[in-house]
Amino acid sequence: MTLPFKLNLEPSRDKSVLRKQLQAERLSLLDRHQRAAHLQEVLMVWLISRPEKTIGAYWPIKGEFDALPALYRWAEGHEDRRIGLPVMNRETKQLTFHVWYPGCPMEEDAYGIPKPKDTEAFHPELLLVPCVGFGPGGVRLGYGGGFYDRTLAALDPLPATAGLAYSHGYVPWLEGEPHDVPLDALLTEEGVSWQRGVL
Ligand SMILES: Nc1nc2c(c(=O)[nH]1)N(C=O)[C@@H](CNc1ccc(C(=O)N[C@@H](CCC(=O)O)C(=O)O)cc1)CN2
Ligand SMILES: Nc1ncnc2c1ncn2[C@@H]1O[C@H](COP(=O)(O)OP(=O)(O)OP(=O)(O)O)[C@@H](O)[C@H]1O
Repeated sequence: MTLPFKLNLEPSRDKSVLRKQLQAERLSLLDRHQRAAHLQEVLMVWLISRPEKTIGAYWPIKGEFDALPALYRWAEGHEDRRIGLPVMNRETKQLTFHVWYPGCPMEEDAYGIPKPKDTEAFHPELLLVPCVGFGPGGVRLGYGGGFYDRTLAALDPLPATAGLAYSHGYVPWLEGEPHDVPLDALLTEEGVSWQRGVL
């Protein structure tokens, strides 16, 4: 795909600098809306292959892909399908997932991210995880809070996980740290970039 504009920065080896670079690059993608439309399609098709009935998603911030329109369509007409959004626990630094539906009453969390107001919590069977960057084999770079890793370390049973990112976020040399829980799949606007067990 030809980019109308590219920052063309050499990805920094310093993770906190790399996070800032990738976030700035994502916000500067002039074709982000077109990429989002492609990723909606990729996600909808991928979900057809999935057996899970409950999905933990996220309210998009900082130029993240918005998965909610695709999820709303996934849930439409299926009484047993549930969508949840994360609610942060400030003490445990873990996320719990609370039912969301279009028009659901929302309130802001400590980071100013909207979260469902007073809806039921549940354990999602599938987690859609926003990525600032990603590497081979399901390695994920987030905002550095460690919320998803702590949540995944505590969730039992462990949900299946799919990272969502635009393809610019691929950093070939990115390696996981010992606490990093690798993702099971990674979807971008170009398709299923990687999936565990599929060569
Ligand atoms: N859309 C969305 N919702 C989400 C997450 C996410 O990655 N995306 N989270 C995934 O964990 C949790 C929120 N985690 C967050 C962690 C850090 C920052 C943040 O703005 N950090 C500052 C730096 C703060 C610091 O260094 O102290 C920044 O990036 O500028 C925001 C959300 C739950 N909800
Ligand atoms: N299971 C865990 N238990 C305790 N601390 C953890 C755990 N997982 C991660 N952390 C802490 O969180 C910090 C940030 O982790 P990391 O750099 O992987 O964040 P991230 O995955 O990029 O961020 P996020 O998940 O919030 O988007 C780590 O330095 C680590 O100390």
